[in-house]
Amino acid sequence: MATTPTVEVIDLHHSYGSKQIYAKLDLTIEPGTVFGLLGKNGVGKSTLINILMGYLQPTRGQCMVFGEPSHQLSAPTRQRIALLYEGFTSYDYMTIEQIERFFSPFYPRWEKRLFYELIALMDVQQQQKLNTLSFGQKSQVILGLLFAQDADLLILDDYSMGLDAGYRYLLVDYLKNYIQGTQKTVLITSHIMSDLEKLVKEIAIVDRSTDVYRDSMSNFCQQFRCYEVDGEQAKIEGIHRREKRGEITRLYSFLDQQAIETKINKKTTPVEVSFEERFLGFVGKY
Ligand SMILES: Nc1ncnc2c1ncn2[C@@H]1O[C@H](COP(=O)(O)OP(=O)(O)OP(=O)(O)O)[C@@H](O)[C@H]1O
Repeated sequence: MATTPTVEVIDLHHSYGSKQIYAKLDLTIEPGTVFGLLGKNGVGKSTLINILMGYLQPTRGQCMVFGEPSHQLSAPTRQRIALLYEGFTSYDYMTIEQIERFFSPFYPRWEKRLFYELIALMDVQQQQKLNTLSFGQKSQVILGLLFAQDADLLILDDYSMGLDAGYRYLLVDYLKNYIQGTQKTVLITSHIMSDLEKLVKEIAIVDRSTDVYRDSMSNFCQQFRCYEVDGEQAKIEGIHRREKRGEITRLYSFLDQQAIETKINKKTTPVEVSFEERFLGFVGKY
């Protein structure tokens, strides 16, 4: 029997006035997937999350979450979704213990243990008020509240904002463990590409056009390649982006080496690049 996708977006269009963000977007996120929604600032990642949560009605098209239209989610379905907002910082006046007690009655599957597991990884006291915690520690408490919900869909919108490398690593490891062997789905946005590379299986890259690139992380990394050539290189179909670096030019393309050399009639040198460079090669730096 076919399983219901966790998220299904069909022919989605969205505009703010004359500014079009999405056109004809189709997207499916299957249960158990860690899905990275990637794109530079202001391309529309939060817009899509707001549509999925039912906070925003799309201009056209359908968005289904656990098989229900996102703008009419039933209460039991809503309880299956845990959302981390960009920069969530309410309830600062409560202590760590108080905020756990405050949140727990709202969630039928609340797992106090998961909250305190994450707290135990930090050097803080349970009687400390949130407004006495460092920024990273407070973010960790908020993530603890999210994990304790034991939701089936976790939406983490820029979870890494303000976290130092140590806390980010801790979180990535914790998240991997948390979902291992479950059918939990994670939809994540972040500007820290190295974190995403370790976590994410499927990606959608939103750029300033209304086209959205979708594939597995491994296909993108294998198929979207970087080559260097001497001197300048004119714009040619099949070269996604050119980047002049002194005497050489970096070319980013989905073509393999032989195809690109035939096209430009020059020798190239393949270059191993990080996921971040590849991503920037796709969306551009500015
Ligand atoms: N209510 C609104 N009215 C008009 N324009 C809006 C509205 N909300 C968002 N926008 C614009 O739509 C675009 C997409 O915004 P969105 O917040 O979805 O981007 P984002 O990809 O999440 O960005 P970031 O990475 O900076 O969080 C931006 O240019 C933003 O200014």
